[in-house]
Amino acid sequence: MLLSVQNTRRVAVPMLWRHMNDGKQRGQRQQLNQKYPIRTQIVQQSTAVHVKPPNVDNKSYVDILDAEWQQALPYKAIPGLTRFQMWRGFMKGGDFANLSMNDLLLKCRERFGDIYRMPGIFGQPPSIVLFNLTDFEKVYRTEGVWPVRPGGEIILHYRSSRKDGFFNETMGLTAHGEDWGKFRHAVNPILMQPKNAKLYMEPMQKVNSEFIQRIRDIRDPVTLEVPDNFISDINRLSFESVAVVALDHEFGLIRKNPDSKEARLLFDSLTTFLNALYDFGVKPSLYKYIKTPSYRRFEKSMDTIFDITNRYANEALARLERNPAKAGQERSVLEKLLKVDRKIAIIMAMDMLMAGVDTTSSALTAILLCIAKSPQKQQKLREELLKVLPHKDEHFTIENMKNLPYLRACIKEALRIYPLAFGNMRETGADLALSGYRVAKGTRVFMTSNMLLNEERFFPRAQEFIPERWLRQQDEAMTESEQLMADNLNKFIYLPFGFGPRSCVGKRIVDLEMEITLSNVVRHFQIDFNYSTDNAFANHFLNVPQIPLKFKFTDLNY
Ligand code: HEM
Repeated sequence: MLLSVQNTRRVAVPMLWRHMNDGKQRGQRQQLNQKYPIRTQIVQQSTAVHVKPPNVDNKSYVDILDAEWQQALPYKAIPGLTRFQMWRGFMKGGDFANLSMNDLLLKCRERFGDIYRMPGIFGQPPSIVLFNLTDFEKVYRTEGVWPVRPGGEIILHYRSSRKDGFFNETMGLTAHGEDWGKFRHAVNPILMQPKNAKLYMEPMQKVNSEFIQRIRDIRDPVTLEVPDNFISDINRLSFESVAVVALDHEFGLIRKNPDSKEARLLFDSLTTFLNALYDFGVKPSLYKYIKTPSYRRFEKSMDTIFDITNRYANEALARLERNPAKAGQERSVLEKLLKVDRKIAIIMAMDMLMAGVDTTSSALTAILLCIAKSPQKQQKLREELLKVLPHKDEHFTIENMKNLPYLRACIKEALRIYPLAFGNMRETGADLALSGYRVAKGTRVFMTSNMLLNEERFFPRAQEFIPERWLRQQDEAMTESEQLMADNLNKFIYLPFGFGPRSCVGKRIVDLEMEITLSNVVRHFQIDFNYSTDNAFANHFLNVPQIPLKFKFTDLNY
């Protein structure tokens, strides 16, 4: 992806000029430049710019960043909360005490604007919150070959304090620096290669057929609606779909064994783990110094996730060792990982379950809600699917799934309407001028890209589910009033799976899972949702469904 010359000039530079033309600030800047002479740091770090840099007036990207740095205002001039305001705000009765993470970020945006500081307290590092697209772009482009995504410190804390030293050799994909780099290098060829997707095709379709049957089992025979707690079935589908890849095993949680106590325990533990990411990653917490009751709850949930996944991973590995793939037979993902290293295989299975189950459930819920509330789009999708697969029970193959643009557009649009989180985080990989302020290398930044996805200036008719906005034809022959995407929209606004070498390692798996599930449900049923979708998702670190998901599934006869 390349930064367009137009974008650099139109957005970043005017902001800088605005500051430069202010006399007082110009004086401040001159003083600053005397104190900190021209920085060579960015130039020395030019290898950190891992995507092809733009060339504006023959200046390299590094030169541009360096020039911006020299003009920028000091870090301390960034508006934001004081330590006391932050601490007080989260205390009982404080301004932020009962706010979700997104509401906290928005409330501070109203107060301080599109860039602000959040101080670090109780051993947490300070952070900068960004709402500006050109800033996201700079952060990503300079993140380096081992990008640091903060927020997982609590997992690292747990893993490094385990008494059995299980994670001594590697912390898996929660790690940073070289440890992360080596781990990711080992698993990428197995998890990220498109051709390996065919390995999951069959088991995922099997799991999915069970899900279709489960819908028929549990829906009310008269109203054809599924029960309030349908999310638990979606969770089971997500778990099974990730588990067939991560653990090479079908647990039968969808139909054969839906009330498994162990599954319940695992799902509850995953929920506790997710909530902890906000409670310990953003809110002030003393967990680094004392084991608070909420930290103990988190620790217990991590122990549970560890014990269950470790046991199943070991069982799966023993099975594979007893029955290895025969010559010419394609090895499973787990078997391939096992060939690399036994511990990598086990830790990767844990990381996949921790990162892959709730995310997939929220995404599937988002997709079903959007499609159920848009009968015409649903019918259009069905027609596309029926052209490729005229019979309901015909199986998908990599080949026949290639040409389904409307299916992919529906999924993209659903993740725009209901993104999974506020955006993404990084530690800056270089000294950067962000929104005209100096932000030094190694600063923790929140990039709120997903919170901009519902803004009309970027996506006209933003509240409407319009998959067509992602189809290429829409650009052609469209008048301005018909446009569904802002002109020259910066690519860094829509990154549901993150960016660069640190982007989601489960993307191939979840793409396939979402495509198979949506296609299957739409091929078998007319889907309706006869209730309000207001506040459909509760926001912690991740957005999770919070309304009863009483979808109505009517069988289609063709
Ligand atoms: C719709 C579902 C999902 C979404 C939207 C999603 C999104 C993301 C995002 C935004 C990141 C951070 C990327 C970055 O920092 O640039 C991430 C990381 C990650 N995801 Fe996913 N994810 C999904 C499903 C999955 C699944 C099914 C798995 C496992 C099979 C998975 C495994 C991971 C792992 C292990 C990481 C950490 C990667 C690293 O730090 O190297 N995700 N995901």
